[in-house]
Amino acid sequence: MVTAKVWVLKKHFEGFPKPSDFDLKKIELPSLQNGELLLESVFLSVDPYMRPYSQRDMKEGDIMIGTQVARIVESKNPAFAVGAFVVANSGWRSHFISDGKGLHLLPSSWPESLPKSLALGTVGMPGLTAYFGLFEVCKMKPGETVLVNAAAGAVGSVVGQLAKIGGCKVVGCAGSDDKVAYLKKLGFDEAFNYKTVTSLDEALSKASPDGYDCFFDNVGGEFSSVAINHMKKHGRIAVCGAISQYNDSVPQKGPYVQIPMIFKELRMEGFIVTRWNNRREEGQKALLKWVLEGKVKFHEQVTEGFENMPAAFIGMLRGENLGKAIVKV
Ligand SMILES: NC(=O)C1=CN([C@@H]2O[C@H](COP(=O)(O)OP(=O)(O)OC[C@H]3O[C@@H](n4cnc5c(N)ncnc54)[C@H](OP(=O)(O)O)[C@@H]3O)[C@@H](O)[C@H]2O)C=CC1
Ligand SMILES: CCCCCCCCC/C=C/C=O
Repeated sequence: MVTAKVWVLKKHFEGFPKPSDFDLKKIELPSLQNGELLLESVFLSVDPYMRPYSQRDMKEGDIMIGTQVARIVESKNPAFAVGAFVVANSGWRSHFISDGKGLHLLPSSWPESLPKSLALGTVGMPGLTAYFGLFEVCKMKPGETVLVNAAAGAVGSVVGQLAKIGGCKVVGCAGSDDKVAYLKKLGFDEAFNYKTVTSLDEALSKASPDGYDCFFDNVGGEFSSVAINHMKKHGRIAVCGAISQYNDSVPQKGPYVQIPMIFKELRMEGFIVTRWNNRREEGQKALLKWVLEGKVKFHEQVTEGFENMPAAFIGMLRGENLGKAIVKV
C-alpha cells in the first residue's frame, strides 16, 4: 500500500494566496488494476495559471491542479515500463495512479546532461508558449524589435532568446537588478527594471526610440497600457498573460485600447498554448535542439521538498524566481 501526499485548496484565494489557503493531506492508494501504473512525482511545476484557474475551475477541497515529471514505479500497462519518466497533469500529488491516458513519455533519448525538470520549463509548456506565441501570434520577422515583460521568467526568458535567434532586436524588463543582469547575459539588447525606472514611458522610449513591432505581454495592467502607445504601425501584441491582475479582488480600470489600436492599426491576440497541442512534438524538438546547441540557455529556481509547494507557488507570484520555478520532491 502506498500513501500519497497531496496539496488541497482549502480556501479559495482572496487577493494574494496565503499558506493557510492550502492543506497537506494523505491518501492511501489502492492496488493496481490491469492497465494501470503507479507513479511518483520527481519534479512539480508551479505556474501563474494556477491562480486564475483555481478561481474558475476548482472548488474548496479539490487537489491543486498542476503538472509534474514523474517516474513509473509499478506498471500493469504494457505501454509504460517501470523506470521510465513521463510528464503528467496530475496535480500537486507525490504519488498517483494512472491508466496512461494523457501521459507524455520523455523520449528515451533525453540527454543525460539535461535535467528532466526542463520538460516542465524551457522544453515544456512555458517554452512552447514562447515558441507558438512568437512564431504564430506575433509572427515576428528578422530585423523587427520585440518587447517582452516578466522577461526573466519561464516564458519570457525563452521569448527573448527565440527572438534573438530569429534576428530581432529584443527589449526585456523584469523586477530586480539581478534579473536585468541575467537578461543581458542571455543576449537581450536592452533590459530594465520596471520597479525602479522613474518613468516606464521614458524607459520604453529609450530602449527603442522607433517603437516596437511585437509585444509579448506576460503582465497586463498598467505596463500594457503604457506599452501599447509605443507600438509601431501594424504592430502585433501577443496577449499571453496578465499576472499583474491575477490577485486583484477588484478589477483594475485602465486606459482603453481602441485609440492606439485604430490609429496604429495594431493586431492584438490572446492565446492559450494548448491551441497547438497537435504541434507539441515539433515545438519540443526545436526547443531541445536549441538548448543542446547552447542557443537557448535556462535557469531553474528549484525549491526542495513537496511540503514546500505552497511556498514555491507564492514565491513565484511574488517574483522570487529567476527562470522556471520548480519543486524537487
Ligand atoms: N497563454 C498561455 O498559454 C500561457 C500564459 N502564461 C502566462 O505567462 C506569464 C508568465 O508565466 P511564467 O513564465 O510561467 O511565469 P514567470 O516564471 O515569469 O513567473 C512569474 C513572474 O511574473 C512577474 N510578476 C509577478 N507579479 C507581477 C506584477 N504585478 N507585475 C509585473 N510582473 C509580475 C515576476 O517577475 P518580475 O520579478 O519580473 O516581476 C514573476 O517572477 C504569466 O502571466 C502566465 O499566466 C504562461 C504559460 C502559458
Ligand atoms: C492541469 C494542467 C494544465 C496544463 C495546461 C496548462 C495551460 C496553461 C495555460 C496558461 C494560461 C495562463 O497562464
